[in-house]
Amino acid sequence: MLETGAIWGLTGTTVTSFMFFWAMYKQYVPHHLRGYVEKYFYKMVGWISSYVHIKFTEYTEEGLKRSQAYDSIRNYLSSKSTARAKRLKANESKNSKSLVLSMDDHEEVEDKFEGVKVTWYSNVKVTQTQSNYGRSSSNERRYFTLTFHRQYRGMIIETYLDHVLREGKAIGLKNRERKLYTNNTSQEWYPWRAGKWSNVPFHHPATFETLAMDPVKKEGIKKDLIKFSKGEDYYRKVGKPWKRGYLLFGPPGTGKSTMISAIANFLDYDVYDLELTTVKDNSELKKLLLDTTSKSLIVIEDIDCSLDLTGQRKKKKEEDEEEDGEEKKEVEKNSKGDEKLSKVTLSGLLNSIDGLWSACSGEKIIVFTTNFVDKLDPALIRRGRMDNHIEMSYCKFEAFKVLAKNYLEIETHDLYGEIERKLEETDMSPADVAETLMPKSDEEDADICIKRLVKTLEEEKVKAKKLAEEEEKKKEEKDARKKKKAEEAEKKKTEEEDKKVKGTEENGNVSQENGIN
Ligand SMILES: Nc1ncnc2c1ncn2[C@@H]1O[C@H](COP(=O)(O)OP(=O)(O)OP(=O)(O)O)[C@@H](O)[C@H]1O
Ligand SMILES: [Mg+2]
Repeated sequence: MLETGAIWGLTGTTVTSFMFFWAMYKQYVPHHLRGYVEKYFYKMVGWISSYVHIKFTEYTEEGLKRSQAYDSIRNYLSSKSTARAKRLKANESKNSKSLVLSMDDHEEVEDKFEGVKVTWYSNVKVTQTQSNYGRSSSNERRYFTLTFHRQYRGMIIETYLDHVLREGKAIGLKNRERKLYTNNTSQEWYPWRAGKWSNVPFHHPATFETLAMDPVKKEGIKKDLIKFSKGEDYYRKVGKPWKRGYLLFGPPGTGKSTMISAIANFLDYDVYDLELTTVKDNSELKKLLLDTTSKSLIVIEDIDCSLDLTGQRKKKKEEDEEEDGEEKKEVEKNSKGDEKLSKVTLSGLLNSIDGLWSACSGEKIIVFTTNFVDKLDPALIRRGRMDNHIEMSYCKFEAFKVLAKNYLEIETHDLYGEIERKLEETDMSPADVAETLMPKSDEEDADICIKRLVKTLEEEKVKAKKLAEEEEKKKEEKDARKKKKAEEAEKKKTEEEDKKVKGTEENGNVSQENGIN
């Protein structure tokens, strides 16, 4: 079938003649000869027309893979055609969060770029295929044709197409349904199996508005993220890969995982949750990281637990705890357990991050979380790898106000003053505060929940005091044990020295006596 775009640019009189020939062509030229006729027709149009046509097919040359350029063009044209085209097509795409509107088949839409007019046509080619059982089936192949005057050839090919593909990709990213990826074990990597990552739609409701933390710190993080996401040109200018590392540390239940979801929602990113313990070795880790897409958060939670990344620090710790036989045994037991699961090493992880930083383009944020920041090797968290260190702390008054607003929809209460004082005296995680504030039945109102929090804070204070006393007692006992051990060692040393002195004296006396005799 002749494409509509091919005849664009012919004058009015030729169109009338063309209609006549077209009717004749359809009536008299047999199907099997049309291929030849069309071939020479296109050649002829090429000689007389001053227009250039470029074809973009839906599937790549190999025929199996969807063309990314086609999808980007479709996205780009959807933004133009919803306003201008008369016939649209609504597609429900697996990867898109809403309906995608695009130009219907055989529609055309005009676009203007730097004062130059171009026209896009959407075409479909139907081919009949005969199956082995004699049944015929039709196969539809879609493509876009871009038509423009040949005097703009250079500008269109060099600048306009780049603009269309970039814009279309950005629209696609904005409309896509975001995913939460988890890594598969290497046995599942083969093409006919699951691939390196499995995914589910990402719908976590956490946002920066619902995140309870110091508002000044929160604003700082938001500004940092905005600056990063808009910084493509800046990063290119300073010669740095467009990546950023975040280290989130703090006690359990202070909102580290919640913060990750809030960041992903804020920036509209996918999340790659990397479970290091299922990664067999360093090379597998590198492959996994390189197989992540742009606009994504790569998360390694509880990095201190995932691997034995403490390196030399462990040796030092062992020296310190030499007298604490039980603890040492425990450390050894844990590290042996990890070795069995994964052979990823600290240097392997560092190399993978640096490889990721340098090898692939596009904006990416890598996030580590840990409960014990001083357990981590400084090389892992140095600036340049982990650029932003964020401490998630116990719930203070400002954070409490956010939780009270979220959970109870109140902004003030008579007991706020008392709660502020108590939160300063007690370490309670936002997770615990949130759980205490949450109404447990329809009868429970804000007043009941706030009073429950005051009571819980009092109980926590008593508990913390008792715990501190016990710790103090344990420390005193440990110090006394250490002191006793040191005294015994000193005593033993003195005794040995005395013995030595005595021995030399006796030897001296004997030799003196021998000398006299
Ligand atoms: N800062 C916070 N703001 C709002 N909600 C929070 C905050 N911290 C904790 N929560 C609530 O507590 C729950 C547990 O928090 P989260 O999983 O984020 O803690 P975490 O710091 O990742 O803990 P862990 O170290 O144990 O992984 C969350 O589902 C959330 O409802
Ligand atoms: Mg967590």
